[in-house]
Amino acid sequence: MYQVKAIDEFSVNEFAGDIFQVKDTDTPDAVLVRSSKVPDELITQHLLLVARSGIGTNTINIDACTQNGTAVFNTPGANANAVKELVLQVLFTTARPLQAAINHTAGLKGDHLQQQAEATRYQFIGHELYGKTIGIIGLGAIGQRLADSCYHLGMQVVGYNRSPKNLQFVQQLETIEDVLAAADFVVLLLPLTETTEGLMNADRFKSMRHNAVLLNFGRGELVDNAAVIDALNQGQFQQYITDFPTTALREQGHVVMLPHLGGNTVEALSQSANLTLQNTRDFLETGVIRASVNFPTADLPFNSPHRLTVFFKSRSAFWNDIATILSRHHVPVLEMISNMRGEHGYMLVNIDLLKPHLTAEDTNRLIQEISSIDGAIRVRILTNPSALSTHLNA
Ligand SMILES: NC(=O)C1=CN([C@@H]2O[C@H](COP(=O)(O)OP(=O)(O)OC[C@H]3O[C@@H](n4cnc5c(N)ncnc54)[C@H](O)[C@@H]3O)[C@@H](O)[C@H]2O)C=CC1
Ligand SMILES: O=C(O)CCC(=O)C(=O)O
Repeated sequence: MYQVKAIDEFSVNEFAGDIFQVKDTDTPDAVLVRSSKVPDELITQHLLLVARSGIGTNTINIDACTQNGTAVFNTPGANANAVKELVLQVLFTTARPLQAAINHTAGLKGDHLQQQAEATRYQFIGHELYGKTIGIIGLGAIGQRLADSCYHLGMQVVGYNRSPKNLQFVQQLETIEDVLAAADFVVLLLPLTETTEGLMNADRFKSMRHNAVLLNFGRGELVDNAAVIDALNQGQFQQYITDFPTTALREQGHVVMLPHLGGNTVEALSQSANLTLQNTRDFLETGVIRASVNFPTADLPFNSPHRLTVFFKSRSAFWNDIATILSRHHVPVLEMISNMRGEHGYMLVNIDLLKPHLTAEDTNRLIQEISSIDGAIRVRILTNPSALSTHLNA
């Protein structure tokens, strides 16, 4: 039974049972995480997978996981609609001073509220989004959905993505500076990586329009906070709205902070958690990889009594070495799939350990021999309970 450690709140117990149990251990087989940092100390030889409920994986040491043969999963697209809707809500709220108007109306005293309201409503004249330009930096799952919605609101939509995308409603510009120069609203929807850290810096703020609003729903570290404060003080742009609060930004004029609300809806949380648990269960039970950030995709029906899974650093004749060992142990290979991602590969090999009557000790020896092949990083042998019982009953 696998040991799963849940960092952050998860309703994992309903999924636990035959395959894994949830346990607070320092040597888990799997870690489930929302936005917290995954401590490097958990990346031990036991750790088969880290499953992130959400898309950003900047709190996980992916390189260490890859070197350790630990698969890392996230949940692409599961919260994209939630973030899109929040960005739209913030855009509308920015255009029309709704909260101030609500507070004002609630504070009106005496009779004739209608007349008082009519007489004071000039204080709350807003703007329309229609005809304004939105600049979206990062045209992934969220950026594309946001672009579609803004286009249908009658906004001009410009954008920038590292690799240009084939999108109907966005005019993709050559550089980030081009987007900044064109947009009334700039929305950051990028992952935090070595390349994107501090992407919005003093130089880039100079390209922004004086009336522009910068919305950061990607990650706090995309923006240089000291530079943002300077730029706002100098009137280089109008307002900074961020989903990632920091002490440096607290009580700064023209800064609005939200408590990381982007994916915080019942629907997004449930979709993300379900996908996280599905990824976990599938990988532990069958070794398949459908969407990982460091392992190649590998899917194969598990219709054999056993399955060998190998994560490896690619080199020529790697499979030959495995085939030689399997053959030496008289283990039949029924089917296999192997895929590459960068310099790493992952293979699923359907085998039958019943034919050569391998004992548990023999099987351990087999795993050890394959693990000692040059390039092998993580070797597992999985047992298929249903195929096994069919086989035994045959
Ligand atoms: N505020 C919140 O609660 C949430 C925040 N996020 C953040 O938003 C980010 C984007 O989320 P999704 O759209 O779902 O992810 P995604 O992976 O679908 O899209 C990211 C896009 O950014 C592009 N990109 C990456 N590096 C780039 C660079 N250096 N320059 C330009 N483009 C670059 C990619 O090509 C991709 O199109 C996440 O990585 C996460 O950090 C995501 C969900 C919720
Ligand atoms: O709300 C969450 O925990 C996840 C949101 C997020 O930042 C992400 O998906 O990257």
